[in-house]
Amino acid sequence: MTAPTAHTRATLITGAAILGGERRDLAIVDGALVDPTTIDRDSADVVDASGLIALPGLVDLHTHLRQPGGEQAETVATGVRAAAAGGYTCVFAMANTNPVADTRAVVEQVHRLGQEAGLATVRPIGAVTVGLAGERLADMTMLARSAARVTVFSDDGKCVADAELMRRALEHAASLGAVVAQHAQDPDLTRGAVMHEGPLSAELGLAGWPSVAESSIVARDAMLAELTGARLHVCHVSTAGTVEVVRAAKARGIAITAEVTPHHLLLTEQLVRGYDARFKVNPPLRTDADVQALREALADGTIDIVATDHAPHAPEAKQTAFADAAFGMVGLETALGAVQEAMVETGLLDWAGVARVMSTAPAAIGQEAGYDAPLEIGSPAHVVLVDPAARTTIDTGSLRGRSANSPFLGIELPGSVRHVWRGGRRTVADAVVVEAVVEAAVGAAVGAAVGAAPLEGQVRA
Ligand SMILES: NC(=O)N[C@@H](CC(=O)O)C(=O)O
Ligand SMILES: [Zn+2]
Ligand SMILES: [Zn+2]
Repeated sequence: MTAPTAHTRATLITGAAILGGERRDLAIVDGALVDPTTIDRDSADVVDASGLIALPGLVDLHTHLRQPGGEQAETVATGVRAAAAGGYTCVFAMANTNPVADTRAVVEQVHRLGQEAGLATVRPIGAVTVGLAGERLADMTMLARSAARVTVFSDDGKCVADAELMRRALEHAASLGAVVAQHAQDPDLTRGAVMHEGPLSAELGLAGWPSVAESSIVARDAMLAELTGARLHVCHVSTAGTVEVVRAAKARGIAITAEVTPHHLLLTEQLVRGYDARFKVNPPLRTDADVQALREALADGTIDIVATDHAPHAPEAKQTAFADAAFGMVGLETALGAVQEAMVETGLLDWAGVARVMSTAPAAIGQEAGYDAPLEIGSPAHVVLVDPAARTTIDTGSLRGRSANSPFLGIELPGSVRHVWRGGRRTVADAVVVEAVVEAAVGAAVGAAVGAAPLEGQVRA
């Protein structure tokens, strides 16, 4: 036992609907959730959460933070600010940086920058192949054993197209207890492709990206996962055909998990009609039928998680002809609202389901500890309070990262992230990101469960 004087002041959250269900109080002491009846209510910091829903801190398995090398679009510090604003307490940073995250130096740098920024845990993803070049395997063992503790490997942005290399990557990952996250895109079927292939791409005169270029790679990889006994994760599933493949693979007992992005749950290729490059993303926006299949697959568990694929781009990369623009959309700040609209308001998922697909399950896939018992006493205090009745028209002011390439600008989304605690430390207060959250204090609170002196965060104007 630590001395009582070492404890931080308790926080008492009153009246929140826990995971959208029963209303009960939550109490935070020394970074952990404790029994609210055991704290001194008079000295506690009280947050009235009536009308709000309490969710666990969100975990994003697929974020592009752009550092090193793409700092004009995003840095680790600006990316975690966007993450906190969206209710995320942990993000996995994709490896397609410059230089690529295929060395100990890069993964440890990204991890350390995350600790310094303090607003969310940053878990670097390691490259599968050196330089994402698809030719030879990166030193996955070294990345896994680095201080950054890599548990997810991905060449995202590029497909590991070579089947032999993918087989070796899966074997290697299995020996490390890690998972390979595949960007499933057959390069031979998608040369020059910029939008979904179908009647609309013909009408618009844009090169099409056929659905089969995704589902065929997922089918191959599922069989390789079966052969190797490895865990395979499928990035950004976008088609009804891929859903069928994943469903069949799961029925065979193959260790496959899959993610869907908020934009693929809500938007269709029809948005490309205006040739606005904000709607250019990889994989592309698809059809109504695909959106419906993705929603049903997320509801029935065929698709395990929602991941943002937050892909910030500087204005120059998007202010160009559609065919020449960069692929990608930002998504951290709008993910929860998009999921509320696509899944909760349609009756497909309740809030406990949202907590599962946006926190518990992604943490499990990425082996991030502390998320397996959401909002339960004894767990680290990763807490999000959401106002489900709010409606917000998204504008650049809603976006807290460095880039504004959001498909939702000018669009109203439901819900609002009001407050966030990560390991008991406030990262968002009244919908405003609290800057200067110091990692050392959070680390002490989460890791050792002993009190650190509370540092007053500054509220960003
Ligand atoms: N999704 C995208 O359209 N772009 C991503 C790469 C990727 O996720 O494949 C990016 O890094 O910009
Ligand atoms: Zn990708
Ligand atoms: Zn991506």
